[in-house]
Amino acid sequence: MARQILKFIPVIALLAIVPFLLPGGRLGTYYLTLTILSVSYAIACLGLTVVLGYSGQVSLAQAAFYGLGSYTLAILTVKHHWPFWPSALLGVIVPTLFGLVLGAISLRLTTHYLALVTIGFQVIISLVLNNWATVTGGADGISNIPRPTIGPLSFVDDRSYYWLMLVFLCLAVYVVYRLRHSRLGNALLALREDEIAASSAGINLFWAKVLAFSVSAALGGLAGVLYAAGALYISPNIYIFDQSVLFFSMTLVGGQESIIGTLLGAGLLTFLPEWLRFLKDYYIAVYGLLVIVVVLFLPDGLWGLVQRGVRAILRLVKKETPVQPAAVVETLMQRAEPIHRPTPGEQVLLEVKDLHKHFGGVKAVNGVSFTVRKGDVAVLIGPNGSGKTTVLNVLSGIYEPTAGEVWFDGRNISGLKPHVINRLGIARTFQNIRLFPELTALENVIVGYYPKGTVGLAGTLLSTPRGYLEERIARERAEETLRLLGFTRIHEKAKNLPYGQQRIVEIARAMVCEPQLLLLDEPAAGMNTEETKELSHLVYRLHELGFTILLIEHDMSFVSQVATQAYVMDFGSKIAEGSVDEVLRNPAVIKAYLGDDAEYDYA
Ligand SMILES: Nc1ncnc2c1ncn2[C@@H]1O[C@H](COP(=O)(O)OP(=O)(O)OP(=O)(O)O)[C@@H](O)[C@H]1O
Repeated sequence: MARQILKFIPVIALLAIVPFLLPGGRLGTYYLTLTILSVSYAIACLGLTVVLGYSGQVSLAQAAFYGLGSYTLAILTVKHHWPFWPSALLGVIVPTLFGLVLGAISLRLTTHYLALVTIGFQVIISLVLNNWATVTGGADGISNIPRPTIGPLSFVDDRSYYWLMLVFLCLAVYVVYRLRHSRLGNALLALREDEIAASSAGINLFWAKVLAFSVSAALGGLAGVLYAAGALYISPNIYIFDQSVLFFSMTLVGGQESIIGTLLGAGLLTFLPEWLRFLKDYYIAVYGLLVIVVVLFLPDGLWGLVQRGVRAILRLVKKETPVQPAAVVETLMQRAEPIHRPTPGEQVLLEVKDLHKHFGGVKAVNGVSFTVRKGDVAVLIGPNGSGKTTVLNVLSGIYEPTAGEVWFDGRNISGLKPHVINRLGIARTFQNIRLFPELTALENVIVGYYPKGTVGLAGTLLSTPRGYLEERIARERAEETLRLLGFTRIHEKAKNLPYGQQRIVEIARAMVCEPQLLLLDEPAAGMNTEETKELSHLVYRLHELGFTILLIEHDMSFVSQVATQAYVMDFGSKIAEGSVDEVLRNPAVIKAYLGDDAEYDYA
């Protein structure tokens, strides 16, 4: 970690010597004022890195948090004569509280709906700042905002105030960096990539969104506090929607997911208008065009472009040979030792009682009951549309049952949220693989270990030894699990993996927490014969390792190799149960699959 942080030192060192590089006289003073402005912008944009870059939530209200920070400081220090530091602290707390509320609201909203709500919030704050004149000073704003001192240290002149701001910039960088490299950061990325998969992996979406919005708002508030004391005067026309769009653009242009990119974007878009002034009336158009070009053609921003360029040059210099396929490791499936599959006991782990799930008039599941015993590999089979996936979605909490109950390990889990069900010991994979595509295979599996962690935001930011220990254990467990499955491309992004390998990563993500029950939805779908054979060996070995499994599968040779118990569904109802051999010879099942008078050949 310390080594990772070292990479920010050149940037900070460069920023620290800026006052010495500026010309003297009024021009120098002007540029120093702009630099102070750009540092406050950078801190506000780091907040957007968290909410937009990490958690993928669109927020167009950063200027509102910026304003809440500025006005809290200004009102308390100027109108109520509070000392600077307690006022500044409240200047961070007040926007954080608003961020908590906005995060809570965002649970039910995504994309443009969420963007609209944040715009609404921004507009309300602008109106309040303008119209609540008795408190905010209205359009006249508030002047004579003090700058701080700490004992004998005074930060009243521009230069020393700039250095003080740099200290806070370092703090903001640390907070965002630490968050990104913690289990909470992984949870935010998972949320960004796929909310359903994230909650099924044990992540509480509500808290993840609240966390993202409140950290973002806190940084916005801090930036506003620093801006107000830097500018000495504030008025409502600074904290308008346009400013939120500017923060948004800065973050996107630099690289929304990168700290250095965000700093770059904030700096560049603060100074660019100045550098383009020679274009006179056209400068705004050119400025806007540049922003549009970067946003359209550089999805990972300017910093992403720089990184790609550096990597290309390094490859040329080193004359790197193409990456060799990873060494073949012994896989679970290839081990030669004899297999002893456990015989299922009598203990019922899962009991589904008269389950119904209706979508309007569609009775997708219509009174299904079955049990899975500890040590079973139970399989749900049935023709397309017979309701199998719906059953799994109810079991894992994605759907609430219309009627009926689901009991797991002696507890009624009907209607519980996916992350709660995951934490109780049920993990799953999806019919259409739902990995987090922009995360590496290893990171995907680390997300699966999230429920085992205990360290929250405070522990993460304070860098407690427990936090580091948990992060190390999660990584080791994820590596071990992937190794166990014979998977070697652990640092490859999930989206770049072949289909069969993605399936293995998804299974690893589900099993890393050692759930009591593993739900696999058509694990062999889309796999070729060889991959399907390997997969059936894998399920076989998972069973040997003690996992209880409930799977849906169409491939009957697969099913007959692995299953200890089978349930057959048709038109939302259970039509048969027993061993695979028994159910496949059942006339009702044959009829369901092939119609009357047909004989089903499952070999
Ligand atoms: N969210 C939904 N809204 C409306 N109808 C749904 C929904 N999900 C499933 N259904 C309907 O419920 C029925 C059962 O679907 P389900 O996906 O559970 O079947 P399945 O047995 O898993 O099929 P397959 O083997 O093709 O995956 C289908 O008619 C389907 O169209």
